[in-house]
Amino acid sequence: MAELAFFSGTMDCGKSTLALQIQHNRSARGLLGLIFTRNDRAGAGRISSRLGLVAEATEADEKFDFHAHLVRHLTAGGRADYVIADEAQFLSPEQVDELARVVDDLGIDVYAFGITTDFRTRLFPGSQRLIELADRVEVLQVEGLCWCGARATHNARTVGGRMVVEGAQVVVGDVAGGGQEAPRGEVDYEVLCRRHHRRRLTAAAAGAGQLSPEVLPPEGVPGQR
Ligand SMILES: Nc1ncnc2c1ncn2[C@@H]1O[C@H](COP(=O)(O)OP(=O)(O)O)[C@@H](O)[C@H]1O
Ligand SMILES: Cc1cn([C@H]2C[C@H](O)[C@@H](COP(=O)(O)O)O2)c(=O)[nH]c1=O
Repeated sequence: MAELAFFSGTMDCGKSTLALQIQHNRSARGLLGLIFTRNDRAGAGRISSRLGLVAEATEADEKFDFHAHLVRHLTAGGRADYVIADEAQFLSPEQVDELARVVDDLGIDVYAFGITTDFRTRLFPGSQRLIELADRVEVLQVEGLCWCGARATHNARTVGGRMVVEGAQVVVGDVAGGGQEAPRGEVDYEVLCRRHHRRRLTAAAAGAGQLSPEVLPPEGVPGQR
């Protein structure tokens, strides 16, 4: 039976890499997938992994109707064995409903990939709907790490190097190099453990350029960090 699977995690935990691996393994076995994305850092109509892999994809903007697109594709004699939707956090709840219809009405597997929460720790509407509807929600196994060594569970946004908790929900960007000074006004992201996200303590703010043995173990000394 076809399924709607949501692969989620923080930024930089390997979601796009996994999406491209799934695509590679399936196409190597003669299966044909349709790949969609929205607002990838590499530009419109692209799905890119920090490991260097890039593939073409259909840009699913806010007006895009997944179900209608698939119906048109199949009616025109096209084939679709599965669907990949990267950056799925940016989809509207209605578009996630359309993906569920692709699974249920057309019998096509849908694999969606996206971050769960934004820089304020709030669910993205698309991710919320995916969590509500998915047959399977998988948290990626390659754990990103906070500068303290604990598992990174949250995404922080920095502007000019300082962590912010107000602003537009969507600002396309990348994770910055560990602790380097950012140009004024530049938006970057950093993954943190919840404790340091709550305290707005990024690597730069903590003076921890990179993970060092002194900050391990992840639990640290209670009350100290
Ligand atoms: N130079 C590198 N060598 C090995 N692994 C890397 C390198 N750069 C990035 N990665 C891996 O790629 C992951 C990010 O993959 P990516 O698919 O771009 O993440 P996401 O889509 O979740 O933001 C990192 O967590 C890391 O494991
Ligand atoms: C936390 C957060 C992230 N974004 C943007 C930044 C990136 O363009 C993507 C996530 O991409 P990745 O492949 O998972 O690294 O989302 C945003 O717009 N708003 C946020 O709060």
